[in-house]
Amino acid sequence: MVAKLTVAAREKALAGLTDWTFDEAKDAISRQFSFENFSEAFAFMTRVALLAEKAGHHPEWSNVYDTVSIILNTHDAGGLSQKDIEMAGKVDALLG
Ligand SMILES: C[C@H](O)[C@H](O)[C@H]1CNC2=NC(N)=NC(=O)C2=N1
Repeated sequence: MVAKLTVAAREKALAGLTDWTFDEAKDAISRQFSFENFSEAFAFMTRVALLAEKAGHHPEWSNVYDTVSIILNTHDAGGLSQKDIEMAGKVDALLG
């Protein structure tokens, strides 16, 4: 099982994920993505879904028309883990 990040490890990891916001209460990171329209937003969600299945690590997310909100944390660890950091990096990379 993957472990929750220590505060030091979390701060180091978040320094490399400048577009993501850390929520202390949820022990999670989040980011909102805006697209041209629903079709672009849903195409992005499809790509994230494929990443999530491959990694066995799934986002909490929502979509309203052209906007996708993603929250990442690790249920098995009860907080933020390296898996979330890796997933955030992969999601960012989708946007090139
Ligand atoms: C067995 C399976 O891989 C686990 O239940 C995975 C599935 N997806 C998951 N996703 C997230 N976000 N956290 C988890 O702890 C988690 N666990």
